[in-house]
Amino acid sequence: MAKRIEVKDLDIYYDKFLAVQGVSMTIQPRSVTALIGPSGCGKSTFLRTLNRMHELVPNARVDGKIFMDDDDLYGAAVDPVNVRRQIGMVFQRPNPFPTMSIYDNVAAGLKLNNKRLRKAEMDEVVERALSAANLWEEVKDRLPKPGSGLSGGQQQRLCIARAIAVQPDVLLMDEPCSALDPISTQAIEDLMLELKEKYTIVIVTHNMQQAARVSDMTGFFNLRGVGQPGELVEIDETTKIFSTPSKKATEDYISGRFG
Ligand SMILES: Nc1ncnc2c1ncn2[C@@H]1O[C@H](COP(=O)(O)OP(=O)(O)OP(=O)(O)O)[C@@H](O)[C@H]1O
Repeated sequence: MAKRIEVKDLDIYYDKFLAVQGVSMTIQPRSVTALIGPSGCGKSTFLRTLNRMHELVPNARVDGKIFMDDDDLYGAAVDPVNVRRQIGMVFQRPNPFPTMSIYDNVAAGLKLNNKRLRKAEMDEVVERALSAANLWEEVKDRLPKPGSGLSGGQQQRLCIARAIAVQPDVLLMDEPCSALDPISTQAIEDLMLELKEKYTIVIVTHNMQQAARVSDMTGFFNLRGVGQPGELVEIDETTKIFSTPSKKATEDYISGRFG
């Protein structure tokens, strides 16, 4: 659990379009790394390369290397489906399976991974995942009800429970709070701080206060220029990025001068 990710010289393409160029970074285990930057600079695209979801877009590909601990995630023998099991993802809009019950939503990941568990074992996994997602108390009396009947914030915690039920090593979150009200946002932020005890967490956020509140490290992405690819300008401790960043572009962005 909680593995380190090492990205080396990563170029990311959509067909012939070079969307992001030359990213190298180390993402530490048991920490939250926030990725910030203006719209279109490639934060989400980069995030999706970390669990090989990027290549689900036809003709999308990467050049470069990504290691999880010592495993080359893009190695020839690696099954991308297995990578996606080890590196879970939570999206901007909560996306529980709408007709499935709350219970089955959490169990779904395990079933998709062909884990055959006895009912009592499955009950235990579901309870553990919902508890870890701070949702158990709110839903324990209505587990057979549809997941779509929950509030937006509860649905997002349900999606987090679904992601962690399979015990991933890394959790990717792409703007997980942007569709949520402030109270639900706070619940998710509190949850991130708890989950980082066990997981490596990478979050894309437009909200700089959120990055400052929840993350240990912050990476600032920017477009190299109009019509140019996105790039990682710098990554450092969050306190440093928001007080004394090394690069002027970062300072301009965090002080609201652009973006
Ligand atoms: N499926 C796709 N096919 C082709 N180009 C894409 C695709 N998805 C994104 N892009 C392009 O890749 C670049 C980076 O987009 P991406 O969504 O990763 O940026 P972002 O920083 O996450 O933006 P935002 O903050 O607005 O979500 C953009 O030029 C975008 O148009």
